[in-house]
Formats: sequence, C-alpha cells, structure tokens
Amino acid sequence: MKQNTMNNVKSKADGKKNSEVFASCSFSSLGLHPTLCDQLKERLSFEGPTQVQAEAIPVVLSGRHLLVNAATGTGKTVAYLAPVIHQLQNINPRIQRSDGTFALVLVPTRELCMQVYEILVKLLHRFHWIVPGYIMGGENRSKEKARLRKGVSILVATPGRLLDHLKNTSSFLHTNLRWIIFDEADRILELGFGKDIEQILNILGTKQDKSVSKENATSNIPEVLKQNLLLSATLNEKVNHLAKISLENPVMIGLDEKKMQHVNHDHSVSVGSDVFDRLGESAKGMSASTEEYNLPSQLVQRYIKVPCGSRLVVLLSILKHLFERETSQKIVVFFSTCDAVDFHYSLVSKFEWPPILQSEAEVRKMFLGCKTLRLHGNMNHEDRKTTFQTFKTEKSALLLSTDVSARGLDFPKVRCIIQYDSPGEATEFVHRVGRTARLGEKGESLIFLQPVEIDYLKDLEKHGVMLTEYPLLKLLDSFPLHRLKLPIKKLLSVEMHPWVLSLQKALESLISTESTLKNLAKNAFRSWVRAYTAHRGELKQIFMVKKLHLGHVAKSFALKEQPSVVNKSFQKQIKKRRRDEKHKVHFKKIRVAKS
Ligand SMILES: Nc1ncnc2c1ncn2[C@@H]1O[C@H](COP(=O)(O)OP(=O)(O)OP(=O)(O)O)[C@@H](O)[C@H]1O
Repeated sequence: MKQNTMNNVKSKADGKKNSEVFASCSFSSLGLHPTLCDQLKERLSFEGPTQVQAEAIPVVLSGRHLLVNAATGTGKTVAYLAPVIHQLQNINPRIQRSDGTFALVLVPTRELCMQVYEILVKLLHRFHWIVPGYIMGGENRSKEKARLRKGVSILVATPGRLLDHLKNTSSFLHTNLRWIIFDEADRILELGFGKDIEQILNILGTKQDKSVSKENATSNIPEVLKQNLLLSATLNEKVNHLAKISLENPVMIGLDEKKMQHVNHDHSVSVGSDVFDRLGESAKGMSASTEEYNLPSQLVQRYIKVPCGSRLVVLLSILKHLFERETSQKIVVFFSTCDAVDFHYSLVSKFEWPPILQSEAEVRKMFLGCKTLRLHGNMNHEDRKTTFQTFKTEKSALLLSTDVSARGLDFPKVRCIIQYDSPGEATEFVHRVGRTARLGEKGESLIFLQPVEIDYLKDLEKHGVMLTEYPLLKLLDSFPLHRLKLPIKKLLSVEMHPWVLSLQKALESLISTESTLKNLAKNAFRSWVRAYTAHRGELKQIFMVKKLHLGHVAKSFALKEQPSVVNKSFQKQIKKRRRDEKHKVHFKKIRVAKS
C-alpha cells in the first residue's frame, strides 16, 4: 500500500512551480492521521505535500532508516516531523511526559533550533499529550534541566548543549528514544560538532540497539526499533561517515543519477549494505570540487563586477534601487565577518541623503528607507532571537548577516540574496542563495566580485552554477544626476561615474566626522583583510591577498586612509611571505645546482 502511494507521487501538470515542487497526492493518502493533516492545513496552510515530503513520509512511517539529500527549501522539516508525530500519537495508551524523550532532532544552530521548534508546536496543537521542547547554547541551563525533568517527548537540540545535558542532567530520561534526526547534517559537521555527535551516539546507542529499549522501556510503550534519519542539502565524505555510523540499511531519497553514478538503483528504493561504500565513492568524487548542485530553476543568478574601491557605493546603490523598485520586500546581504555586519548596519542606520541641502524645499531622508536588521554570532542570544523573529514576520526589511543565516533558516518571502563578500566554498554559495526562491517562489541572487576575482565564476561553473553579469553602469546611470556635474565624455568606468564619486565623498565625510562609525569601519577593515587571507585550497589562487590594494579596501569602508596599524602588521606578513618564497626559490636553485 505504501509502495503504491509512493508510485502515485506524480507531478501536478498545472504550472512549472507546482510540478517541480509539489506532489500530486494528499497528506492523508501518505498515511498520516486526519487530525495531523488538518493541522498541516490549518496551522501551516499546507494544501498538499512537496515531492520530498511525499517520498520521505511513507519511508519514515515504514520504520526504515532514511538519508535525504534534497535542494534547499524543499520542505524537509515537515518530511520528518509529520511522520514522527503520526507514530507518537498512535501509541496506545497515550504516551506521557514521564516517559521522557522519544524523538531527538539535532540541528546546527540556535536559530534553526527555534525554527524547527515553532513548526513542531504548531503541528502538536491538537496532540497536547506529546510535549515539544528545545535545548540550545545560550539558554538558561537550569530552566532546561527543569523542562527535561518534567519530560519532553520531541526534543530539538544543538549538539553541544545536548551532550552537556546527556552528561550532567541525570533526570533527562531518554531510554524510550526511537528517533534521532540529523537536520542539516553537513552543517553540523562543518561547524566541528563531529566529535560531539560521536559521543552523543555512543551515549544514546546507535542503529538498532534493541537491548537498551527493552530493558528500560516503560510498560505501556510497545518496543520499537530505533530509526535514524539524516537530512542534508549537500553530500560529502563527513556526511557519508555520519551516515555510516548512524544509519542501518537506509532508504535514500534525492540522490539523482549523477550523484549516484556508482549506485544503479532507483532513488527512493532501499539499497544494500554496501551502499555506503558506493555513496562514499560518490561523495569523494563530489568533494573534489565537482559536485553539481540543484538550485531552484526560477532563481535568477547574477554577478556584479565591481572595482574594490567602489564596492560600498555600489552595494548601497543596488539596495536603494531594489527597495525603490519594490517597497515591500526582504533582502539578505551576506558579509564575511561580524565586524563588517556591525559597520554596515550602523552606516545604513545613519546615512542620510542628500548629504547637503541646497534649497529650502529639499528634505534629508535616510539613504535606504527600509527597516534594517543584523544577525551574527557575536550578538547576544536575546538580540539574535529578536532579529530572527522580526525578520521572519516583517513584510519588508533588509538583513545584514554573516553565514549564521546561510543554513536552513526559513525566512518567508526573501526576494533577493546579495553576497557582498564571497562565500568561499561553492557549497556555502548554494546555501546562501537557498534563502530565496524557496518552494517555487521568485528570487534573485547577486554576488559581488572584483575584477581580479572573476575566476571564481569558473569554480562555480564546475558545480553547474552559471551566472550572468549584472548591468552595473546602466544602474548607475539611472540615478538622478541633476545635482552633479556630468563629464561630457561617455562614462566608461564605474570608479569615475559621477554618482559613484559623489556618494563615496558623502560616505567618507560621514565617517570622518563620526568617531564611533570610524572605529567600526577600522575594525571591519581589519577583520575583512584577515578573512580574505583565510581562503583555503584552490580558492587562494582566486582570492589573492597579494593582489589586494589596501587603499582601495579602505575606501570600501569609506575610510580615506588605510588604518596604519593594520597596514604595518599586514605588510609585515606580506613581506615575510615574500621572504619565505624567495628563500624557497633560493634553496631550490642550490639543490638543482648540487644535483
Ligand atoms: N507541503 C508544503 N506546502 C506548502 N509550503 C510548504 C510545504 N512544506 C514546506 N513548506 C514551506 O516551504 C518552506 C521550506 O521548508 P523547509 O524549511 O522545511 O525546507 P528545507 O528543505 O528544510 O530547506 P533548507 O534546506 O534551506 O533547510 C517553508 O516556508 C515551509 O513552511
């Protein structure tokens, strides 16, 4: 019957968006309880399942371990929450708080933890005996302990805090645990939680650990084998390792023919025990920087070639243009460091236009008349929470963020993603742009590249990501130049464009008069340079520190001069590197001469 349901999962013919994202079946045809189907509709406004949900739900209901590799924004959260809730509400007599935790959802970040918890609360509205809960870094430990003592049926957790409670909270009952779900598994591992996860699995018992549940299960709970689920938008060797240690003969979903070229099975069909070896081979090939990513086809992807010194002016101009074109919209701009987020946030919140009033009729307004928010890992926990909630609910806002927002976060109706600082690894590029064009919605993405960084496009092409160029000069020409003296000659360069010149001048004059802003700019400059030097592997050949003109970098923080302290130490580093390189060549020559 379940196989039939899966076979019936066909694309809807009505429109590209629907046929690519949604399945043609209903939630109830997948075997979910009618009350749960009602909740999906009433609380979340989900009319029917997405493709991933239609494939995953029957598998989870069947009790099999599962590995899902699907594009960003395809509905993975409900794909695991709904069937787990279905199974829990089905236990007769009803489970109680005192039975402890049955399902554990592991997520990489606090924001994702809250996001999953919120969906959980909505879905459990009519199942009051199933208790949702979360534990995560930054929260009050004693309050968490108290909640765990009372009992949490489905617990969403970040790995570090979970491990802490597993070791130190003796009243945390997890002997009835059946499901361990790794959401955004790739990110959990990238953030360095690999060791924590291994310890967690050691404490909780991996795979089919019957003995633990038999011994300890409360009398009314029928014994069920453990079932683990792993969801990841990208695959690599680390994810494969986690799959190997946590999953037993899993069903795989979303591994297309290209990715599974060594695995000659149907994608949603279970595979044999050597699947990990084959997946491993496949993952190895992919991690050699050739994995092709699945990006939403409706996503408009462009790059903008900007000389370093004009970056800030161009960023502000684009934002102004976008918010004037469509007053109600949400945009996320990604930066490489927390300091850069702080600086740009303060700048945008202070910068007025026009900078000097020339007639009494003129009024000064904020340059960007939009609500602006910031999010990064150095902010305090409460502020992070508030930003996250606000950006979620606002109809129109600008979010300036580090990669803390790049993974898994579901901000509805984000129209545009701007990668002002390059993401480095192509995987990160995909996750950042994945915050828009979710579930068939419209979306555009724009990445800033300096002329010397343009080879990054080739790196993206290797992953099947093709970008077209943004018409920058056309945009600059569209700004009113009546207050500016136009050169008569045709405008050829971005740097010499009168709009760019006048905006740069206004920004520099603001920074030079506001000491707080100036300090923020200097800090941002320093950490930006440090982050630039941190590019790894092949990317070092593209993002070359040697090619940076520090005076132009300073200009991109509206600083008239490059901060001297940094310059000295940085120059020292460069000199040292050059010296080392010279020595290497010298010794090589000596060796060659000797041989
Ligand atoms: N069946 C559905 N019908 C309508 N909307 C849905 C459905 N399932 C999920 N959504 C919505 O789609 C968006 C993406 O869902 P979700 O965050 O679960 O995706 P994801 O695959 O986990 O994304 P990411 O990989 O970025 O974490 C959310 O706004 C969610 O509310």
